[in-house]
Amino acid sequence: MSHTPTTLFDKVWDSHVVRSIPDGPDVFFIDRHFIHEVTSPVAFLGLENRGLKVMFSEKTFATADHNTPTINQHLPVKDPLSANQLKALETNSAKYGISHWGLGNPKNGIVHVVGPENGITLPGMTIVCGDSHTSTHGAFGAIAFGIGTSEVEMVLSSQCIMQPKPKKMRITINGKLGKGVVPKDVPLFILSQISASGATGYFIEFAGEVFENMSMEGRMTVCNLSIEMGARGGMVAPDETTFNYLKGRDLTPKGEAWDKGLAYWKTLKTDADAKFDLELNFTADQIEPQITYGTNPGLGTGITHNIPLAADVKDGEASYKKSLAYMGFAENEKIVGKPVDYVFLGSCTNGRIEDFRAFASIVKGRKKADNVTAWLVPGSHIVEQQIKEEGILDILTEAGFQLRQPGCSACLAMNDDKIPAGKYAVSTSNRNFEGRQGPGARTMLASPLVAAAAAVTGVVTDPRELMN
Ligand SMILES: CC(C)[C@H](C(=O)O)[C@@H](O)C(=O)O
Ligand code: SF4
Repeated sequence: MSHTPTTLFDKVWDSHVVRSIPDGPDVFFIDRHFIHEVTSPVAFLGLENRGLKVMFSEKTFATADHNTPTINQHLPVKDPLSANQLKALETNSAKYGISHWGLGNPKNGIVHVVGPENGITLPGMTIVCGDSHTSTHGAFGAIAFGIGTSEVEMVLSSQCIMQPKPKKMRITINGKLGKGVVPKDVPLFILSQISASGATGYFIEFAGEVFENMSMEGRMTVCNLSIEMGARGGMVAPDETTFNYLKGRDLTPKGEAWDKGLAYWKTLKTDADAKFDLELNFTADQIEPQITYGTNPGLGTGITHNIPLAADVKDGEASYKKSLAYMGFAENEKIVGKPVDYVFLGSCTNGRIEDFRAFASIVKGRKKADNVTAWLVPGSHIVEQQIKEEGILDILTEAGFQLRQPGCSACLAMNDDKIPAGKYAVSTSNRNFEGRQGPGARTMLASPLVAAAAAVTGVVTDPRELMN
């Protein structure tokens, strides 16, 4: 029998279909379910109202991240709404026997940071969470995507959801990234080329030398931002880099189970000649350090460029003008040299150890600019620990920076870390929407290197100028 070439995505998807409904969605089995305090309380309430149980409590993992403060985490949470949400997560987890990493737990941190770093996320799995950036876990060759609260309830009670199969897109980038160009610049570049809706309806596979040569942290940054392209998610085929990252982590399989897993994971790649609904190709030398100037992640450009004219962007003229007005920017202005008030290093996009290493590589031997307030927020306690052990904290302290405690922090205005109205933030997070970092706050998304360059100069600066 001849074998039809299939994609990585099809292999993982097809092996999880419990039942196909003709002309309808697939009933789809979920291997791992993450929950946090924002989108789970109502789902648990739904279970309660219907008298349902949690089907496989060992497949769901809870962590507190969005509403958590990033200083004085040992004190009671002041904001009553946040305190309630956090309490509900704790109570519901205890009631249904779900693993819960709450505030103060050494494994606590942002859901998309702690899942992979503890070995919960594995290749070939289906992974969901009531959170759009669940796409991050695709870095391991998993199908991972965000779901709504009613689906959270469905997964809790049946370990399945109903999903129509998305179309498949492959984005291939060959070549070698240039000086000062880091993983974050790659998805920001793709976004600037295809716009924030360019991958709507698709699931993306990222392929080619740039992704093959990337660390797991880098691949997570890329897959994290796939959702900002409009995609359902993004994935990278697992390889030696993936296996080396996973080996020996707390919850990864051990002994014979590891060998068995590994043998399976090695089959998870797209066959030669497999067909995608859409293929896009770029080369690494097209990508320079990126920065956004507008109010969606597709409105970005190489840092040495000027802000484009309305005629040169895919967004309609009216929405583009509104976006620039919110930012206090004008067409054709230079971006380099724009004043910066806040710098945020953190989030599930760039709150991992490599991001802190990159930031420290620029600030080492320099001083924080006086006009800049910097919030440096590790994605988890494990990252925080690494920052200390590797001597990065000393470099940061020497340069006048402080380290905060893990959480989503200024990525979104759901906790105390809000950027004041009208202020400019260079942020390593993933969304620059109006009000995202606080009412009236103005966000420029960029890499940890660009954030560091802004933090020490007080203005938007090309990090390559500060590198040897
Ligand atoms: C609060 C949560 C539902 C939300 C998401 O879905 O992504 C948040 O994490 C975000 O980044 O906007
Ligand atoms: S860090 Fe930001 S993007 Fe990530 S889960 Fe938290 S709020 Fe969402």
